[in-house]
Amino acid sequence: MSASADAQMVSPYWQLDDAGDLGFWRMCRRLPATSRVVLTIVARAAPRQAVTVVLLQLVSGAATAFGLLATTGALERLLAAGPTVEVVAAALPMIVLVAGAYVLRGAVETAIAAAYARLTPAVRRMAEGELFAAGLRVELAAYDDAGFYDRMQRARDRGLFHLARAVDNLVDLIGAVLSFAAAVTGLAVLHAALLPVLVLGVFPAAWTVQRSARLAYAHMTRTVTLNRRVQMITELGTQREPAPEIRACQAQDFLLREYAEVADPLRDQEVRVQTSHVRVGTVGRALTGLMAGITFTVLGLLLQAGWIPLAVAGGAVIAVRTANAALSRLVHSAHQLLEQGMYVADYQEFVDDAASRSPAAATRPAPAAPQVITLSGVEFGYPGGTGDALRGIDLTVRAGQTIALVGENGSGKTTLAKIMAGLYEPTGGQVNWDGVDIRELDPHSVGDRIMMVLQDPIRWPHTARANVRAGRHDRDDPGDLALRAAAELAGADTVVADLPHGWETLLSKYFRGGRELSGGQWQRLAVARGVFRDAPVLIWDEPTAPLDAKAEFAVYESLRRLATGRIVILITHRLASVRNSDRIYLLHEGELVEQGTHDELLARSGRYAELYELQARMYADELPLNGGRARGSGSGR
Ligand SMILES: Nc1ncnc2c1ncn2[C@@H]1O[C@H](COP(=O)(O)OP(=O)(O)OP(=O)(O)O)[C@@H](O)[C@H]1O
Repeated sequence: MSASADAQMVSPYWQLDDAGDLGFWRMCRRLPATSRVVLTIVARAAPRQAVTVVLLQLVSGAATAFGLLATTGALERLLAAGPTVEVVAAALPMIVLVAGAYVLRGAVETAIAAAYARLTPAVRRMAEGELFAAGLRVELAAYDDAGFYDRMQRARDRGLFHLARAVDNLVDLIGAVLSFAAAVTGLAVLHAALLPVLVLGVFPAAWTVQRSARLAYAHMTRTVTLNRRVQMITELGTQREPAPEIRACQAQDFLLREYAEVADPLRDQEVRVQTSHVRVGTVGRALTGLMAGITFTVLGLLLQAGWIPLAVAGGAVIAVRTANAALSRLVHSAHQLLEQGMYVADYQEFVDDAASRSPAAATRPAPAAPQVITLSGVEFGYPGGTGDALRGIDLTVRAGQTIALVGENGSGKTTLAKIMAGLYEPTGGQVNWDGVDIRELDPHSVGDRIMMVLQDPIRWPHTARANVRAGRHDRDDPGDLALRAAAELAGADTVVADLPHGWETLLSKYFRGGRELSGGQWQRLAVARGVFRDAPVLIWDEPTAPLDAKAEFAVYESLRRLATGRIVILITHRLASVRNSDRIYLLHEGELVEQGTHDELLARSGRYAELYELQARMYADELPLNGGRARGSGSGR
């Protein structure tokens, strides 16, 4: 295996926290805690079905023990001396009981399967819904915490899948324990001296299953990272979004090489573990044969010594076989459960973490239309970030005003806008809405007052209508009047007019008949979505970057009309678009370094003036692309 593949095996986030070898005693110690976690989830998702399954398994265990004793009774009578007809007649009631026990067990197994058929889907549905809701309800800052994000990915990618399998194994484990207990009880009732015979008989099966399960577990912990990496690479190579860039960069061979680097060691590991399984199986079968010989010898000696009658020896053989099968199931499902338990723990850990990250519940509603937003001494640092994204921000904006946030990439504009919208809580200072600290306001009502169009809006894989209505999905809009007005303001009406099914056209190529839009067309829908939301605080973060000049002009015209009576916060790099703003704030490395009207800032000849003049020169044909030549200069032609 190459050194880099080795490094991948121990590095990234999806590595299991609790990997390692799983010996018999370690397994026994950890099993109760793991079972409890799974049982708690099952009990919440489908309590009735869970109780039914356990009760039915108890009945099945009792039927097994009863069948064993009845079989021994029937053998006793059948082996008694006397005329055949009389012997059979004497044994008949016991034979009927044996048949009854088997029929009962069969019926109970069917009932278990029926109850079980509802159990796993119910657990999966509940767990998936819970995970989804937990992810949606946490505050935005949680998504900037790598630990939280990793936990969420692990819970989603592996936790849910393994939870369903853990339920399977838990049910199987309980069934196996009861079946084993039934065989042991039956044997003890027949003759206590037979219990050591049972130990002899089940030892090889127990050893084989335990060894195999250990191998499988060690393999799983060793390859979990590689598997995850293979999955990521194959996703990259088979999805739509990366396809153009992979081809444009001719990165196919690079991806294939990356794939081989992880897939080859994975294959080698699998070959190694399968070979080990074959070895263990061979030893196990040899041991089984040996122990079967010893068991029969011991039974023969007990018979010879007159300690047990022949019928009891026959019953003992059946009991040993039953116990054998039960023990194999038990060890196998216990191991599987422990393996899956770790993934289930990932799931549970995420759900608990998410619950502690929900926004604090404040009951005071935000003002219906805030008249003034004030920031004083606002500081903010991203979790795990290297420094403060914002420092000492003081700013005031009133209803009816448009302010512009400008500055270089990474200067803090988007962060500041999100803080004003209550999406992030400042780490220092205060944000007030109409004089009230935003932390005292109900976060849901704060969100309700905001309409935000972001730089990189969601492309909802839904209809055009849903893409716009998602701005306020529960808005009553008879006759689609608001929908059409929003589309018109955003220039999205012409986009929709060209779609084959108009507003009902599905906008996702992942589905049959779906359509794709250009970047600018998607953006127009996003602007329409923002307008449809219709809220008193507008935050527009580079809404026009992918738009053509005509569409951009139209959107700014619309924005001007929308601004009346609202608070408007505009973020853009195109300084020509902010000239008419009531106030312009220039951010630099997280601080407000200049503010004023366009004319005031130009007169100051500071950073703003410098940036503005640079852009103006580009439009005046002094573009770096043509070597900075002014119009008409120096071509010599
Ligand atoms: N989610 C995040 N986690 C950590 N740091 C972040 C995160 N988002 C932004 N930052 C950092 O915070 C700083 C401000 O980022 P922000 O997105 O607010 O800048 P911006 O002025 O809007 O930039 P741009 O003009 O490129 O959109 C940057 O240094 C950036 O690297």
